[in-house]
Parts: sequence; structure tokens; C-alpha cells
Amino acid sequence: MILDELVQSTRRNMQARQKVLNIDALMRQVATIPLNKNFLFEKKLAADSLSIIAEVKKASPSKGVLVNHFSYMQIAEEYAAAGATAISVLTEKDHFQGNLKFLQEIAASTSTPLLRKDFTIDPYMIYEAKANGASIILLIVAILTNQQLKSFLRLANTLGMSAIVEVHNKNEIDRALAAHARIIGINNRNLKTFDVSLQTTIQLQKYVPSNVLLISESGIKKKQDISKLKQAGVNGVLIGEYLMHSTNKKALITSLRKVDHLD
Ligand SMILES: O=C(O)c1ccccc1NCC(=O)[C@H](O)[C@H](O)COP(=O)(O)O
Repeated sequence: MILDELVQSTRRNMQARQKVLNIDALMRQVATIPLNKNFLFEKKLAADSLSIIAEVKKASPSKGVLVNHFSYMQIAEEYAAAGATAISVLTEKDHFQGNLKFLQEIAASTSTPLLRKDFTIDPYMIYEAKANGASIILLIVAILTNQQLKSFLRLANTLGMSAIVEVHNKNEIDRALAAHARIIGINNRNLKTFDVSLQTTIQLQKYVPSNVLLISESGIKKKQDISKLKQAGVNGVLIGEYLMHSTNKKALITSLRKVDHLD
């Protein structure tokens, strides 16, 4: 199964980075960053009628290479200029051709909250996210124990970071809620078959209480998808491929932000 392979390669790559920068040195680096606990992303997510989290994505296991000319700085600039609530930056190397350096460089050029999009399996990766300018991390319930979920959420909070807790079914929603997730991301992509269906969000949203922020992830390909998800009551949508294929990303986000639930 792809998730097992993703976790294995994530562990291998993390261990290689740990040989260059050990956890103690990384923590000392993080300690020099001023602590900001304003959780801007969560405030915006709660306040906006529908937040767009725009993803910087070069390649994926399901689609291979999405774009040959990958100008990640320009892409991030367009996302920020269009008013994306946050920018998701893939940092996984082997399957998404991501890189921590993309996150670090984008962070130096924008004040838009940044999500480190990766397969978080160890506190080391949360410190790395912080050190490289992210204010949001992704925690995928399917690859974590309940104990890890709780302790990773606690660590993120201590560092002033938000966490999107990603789920695929009701059992995972229950586990996310038991760990006190403040933001749940329902992934519409079935990670066994790669099939994508917005019905996943539409069917599962009723299990997410109204005091928990809700994001719908993956498979958004047209304006009507946004209006459907708005109608289902989500606070935000995470969009990768649709934006990466657009030749005018700023105009596309601007128009998606205007979509009404009746459109
Ligand atoms: O995108 C994939 O093929 C994929 C495969 C296996 C695990 C995760 C995967 N994607 C990560 C994501 O969560 C998406 O990049 C993100 O939700 C945006 O999805 P999309 O709009 O469909 O590009």
C-alpha cells in the first residue's frame, strides 16, 4: 500500500537529515525563533466564508509529474496575491519531488501562513517544519498511533503551530476528536485506489462537530465542486492539481473565492 511505502521513504530521508542536523541542534535553532501563538490560520479559517489553501505541488504518486517548469516562488507569490488563506508546500522528495528548501524560501518571501505538507511521523519533522517557516503541519491519522497523535498535537501547540488532522473515515474522525484536533481535513482521495470523490467529505462532514474547523482535501477540479463543498459546510478547501494546471493561478483563486454555495 502506498502509505506504507511513503512512511518508509519518509523515515529513511529523515534519518539521513538527522545525521546532518541532530534533534538537539534543531531544537536549539527553533528556540531562537520568536514564539507567536496567534494561530492566524485558524482565525482566518473560522472567519472567512470559505478559505482556499493553495498547494505548491510538482508531482504526485497518482499523476506523476504535473508541471515541468516548476517556478515555486512565482507560484507562491501568485497564491498570496490572490488571497489564499494558506499555502501548502509539499516537502516529500521521493514521490512528490518536494523539498524543505521550497518551504524555507517561500517563508522568507511571504506572510501568508504555510503548511508543511508531508508525512509527519516523528517530532523531528515538526521542529523542522517550524525551523523552515511553516505555521501549520499535517497529521495523518492513518499513519499515527493515538499516543503519537496526542503528543504531536501538543508539540505543535507548544510551538505556536496549527495542525490539520487528516482523516478518511468515521473511525479516524473519532480518533482525531479524541486527540482534541481543532482542525480536521477530510481527504477525498482513497489512498489505496487513488480514486477521488467529493462524496467522502459530503458523507463524513456530519461527524465533525461545529466547534471543529473542517477542510476538504483533494480532487477539487471546478467551481461547482467549491459550491457543493460550501453547501456541505466546510470552512476550507485544499487544492493542488487544479491550480498547478492553471495558467493564471491568481485569477483562478480570485474567482474560486467568489463562488457562492448556490452557484
Ligand atoms: O496526490 C496524490 O497522488 C497523493 C497520493 C498519496 C498520498 C497523498 C497524495 N496527495 C497529497 C494530498 O493530500 C494532495 O496533494 C492535496 O490534497 C491536493 O490534492 P489535489 O487537489 O487532488 O492535487
